[in-house]
This record gives sequence, C-alpha cells and structure tokens, in this order.
Amino acid sequence: MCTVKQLHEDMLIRFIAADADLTLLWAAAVGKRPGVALRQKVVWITGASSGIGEELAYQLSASGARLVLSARRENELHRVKRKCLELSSLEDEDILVLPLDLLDRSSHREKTDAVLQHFSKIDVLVNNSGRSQRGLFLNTDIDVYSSLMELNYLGTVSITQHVLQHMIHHGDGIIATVSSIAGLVGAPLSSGYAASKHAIQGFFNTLRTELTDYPNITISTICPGPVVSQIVHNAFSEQVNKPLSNAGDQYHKMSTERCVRLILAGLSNRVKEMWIAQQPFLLVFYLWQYTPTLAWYITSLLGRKRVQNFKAGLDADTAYFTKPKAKTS
Ligand SMILES: NC(=O)c1ccc[n+]([C@@H]2O[C@H](COP(=O)([O-])OP(=O)(O)OC[C@H]3O[C@@H](n4cnc5c(N)ncnc54)[C@H](O)[C@@H]3O)[C@@H](O)[C@H]2O)c1
Repeated sequence: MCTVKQLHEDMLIRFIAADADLTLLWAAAVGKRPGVALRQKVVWITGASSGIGEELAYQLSASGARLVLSARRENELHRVKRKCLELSSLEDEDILVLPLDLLDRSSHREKTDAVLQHFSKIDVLVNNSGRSQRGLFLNTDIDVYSSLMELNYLGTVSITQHVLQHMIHHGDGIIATVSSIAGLVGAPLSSGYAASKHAIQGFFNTLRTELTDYPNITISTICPGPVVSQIVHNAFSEQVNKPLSNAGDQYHKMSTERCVRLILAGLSNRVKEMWIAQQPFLLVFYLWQYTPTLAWYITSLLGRKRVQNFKAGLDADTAYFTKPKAKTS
C-alpha cells in the first residue's frame, strides 16, 4: 500500500525529472503519435539548416511528413534533405529545398506561392529561424536591437501573414513558432533577444484570439530552455557584424533530439504553448507564471552572477553550473 509520504516523494521525483510542462508531457505520453497525426502533412520548416530546425526535418521525415526546408544556405539544405531521404521512405519530390532569407520580406509571397505550386497546400508552418544575443545593453549598438526585431519578430510575422491567408482559405492548419524561455522570462545579456521573443509571444497570443472563427487553425508557441544547437555560436554580440568571442560549452543543455521529440508530440496534439526545458529551467517557467516575486528574486541572483561572469570573459551559460574557470586564450 502506497503511503501519502511515498506519493509525495514520487510526485517530487517526477517533477525533478520532468522536462516539459504537464500538458505537453501528457500529450507525449498518451496523445496522438506523430507517425499518425503528421503523416503525409506538408510541413514548412524555416531555419532547417542547423540545430532544432535540422532535427525537426529528420524526425518529421521519419514520421512520414512531406517537407519544405528553408534557410539561407542552399547547400546545407540539400545535405539535410539527403539525410531525410535516408531516414525515411519519402521520395525526392516529397522534400522541397526552398532557400529563404527571412529578412527579405519582399520575397515571402513568392516563396509561399512556390510551396503551394509544389504541394498545393501547407498544413504546418514551423517558424524556427532565429538568432540570439550575448551582450550588455549599455555596450550594445542599437542596430543589434533592430536586427533582432527584424529577424525574430518581423520576418516571422511576415511569412506567417502569407501562409495564414492560405490556411484560412483551406480552413485548417498549424502555425507553430519557436519562441524561447526568453519569450516569457527576462534573460540577462539577451535584452534584445528577450524583447523580440516577448514580441512574438504577444503577437501570437493575440492572433490566436482573432482566429476563433477558425477552430481548425492552431497557433502554437514553443518555448525551449537551453538546447544543443548553433544558437550561441551564431548569436549577435555588441555589434551587428562582430562574431561572439566565447560560444561556450553545451554539455548542460537538453539534447536537440529530445527537444524535437517533445515538439512533435505538441504539434501532433495541437498544444498551444509548450514549455520545454530540463531542470532548473523548467522550474523557472513555473515560478514566473505562479510566483513572480520569488521569480524576480531568483532571476536577480542568477542574473548578477551571469553578468559578472560575462564581464570577466567567462562562458555566461556554463558558469551557472560549474566553478568558473578563467578563459585560457
Ligand atoms: N538552442 C537553444 O538553446 C534555443 C532555446 C530557445 C529558443 N531557441 C530558438 O530556436 C530556434 C532555432 O535555433 P537553434 O537553437 O536551432 O539555432 P541555430 O543557430 O542552430 O539555427 C538557427 C537557424 O535559423 C536560420 N537563420 C538565421 N538567420 C536567418 C535568416 N535571415 N533567414 C533564414 N534563416 C535564418 C539559420 O540558418 C539556422 O538554420 C530559434 O528561433 C531560437 O531562438 C533556441
């Protein structure tokens, strides 16, 4: 017989081991499977050349979804396509490589038309392209803030507008956008990135309320914590064209494979907001949602340490978890 104490301990262990919000974990455990819900669907992934977008392409193709792969580097997209074909029973024409610069908003109508010409429909758009930021506000050019808004916010909104028109006509579809924990929570050294992701959250939360006459169109925001990818390597520094000097270690981050498995569970079950993070980051989501005062206190402590580490030239991310070592080079 299970005692109340054992039950509490069991719940605590499950919460510590959890890496997504309860709705998403529920969907992953007992919901529709991607191989059923997404099979033969046409899924357009932006930012498919690396990180989360690349892994989305692999897992979606293995689930039988037909794909549009977009990013700026065509050769990288062809590499991803070749691997998708190896992993699946898809044919060459089931995967369209469509180079796209999200910043070139004047091309978005033409790109959407190209997808429709090839597949006649778009079932799912995954707005995944994005760049992050490392830098203190007072040392950062305003151009960096403008670039972050242009890419993460306006580029995403623009492509969404074109695809949504088609989905309204069709009466069905999913627009899923990879936001971030920084879309809900303040993230020191990433004020412009957090602002762009907060903008995304506000935009899509409002758009969802404008689409209540279209119950089969789902607006989904995906909020990951740290995940293995090229995101820090590609992040903006204090100046638009200056690469980041210390991209850091990724050992403490969630695997790309696990993050994408959860995203697919969310898409298959049309989950509207997904929180995906290992502890202690998952706890941060809950604290910000339910106990903001405590969240402010903890974020200030962590933020202070993060800023101090960054100023000392240390890796801002891993310094949370390790005794910081001075940079060797
Ligand atoms: N990795 C993380 O820790 C993490 C956490 C939270 C949210 N995210 C979000 O996940 C998404 C994917 O990032 P990632 O972690 O895989 O990083 P990544 O750098 O590996 O991939 C980013 C992708 O976006 C593409 N991209 C960049 N600029 C573009 C442009 N102008 N036009 C078209 N495509 C462009 C890149 O080519 C690449 O394919 C981003 O929106 C990011 O903000 C990542």
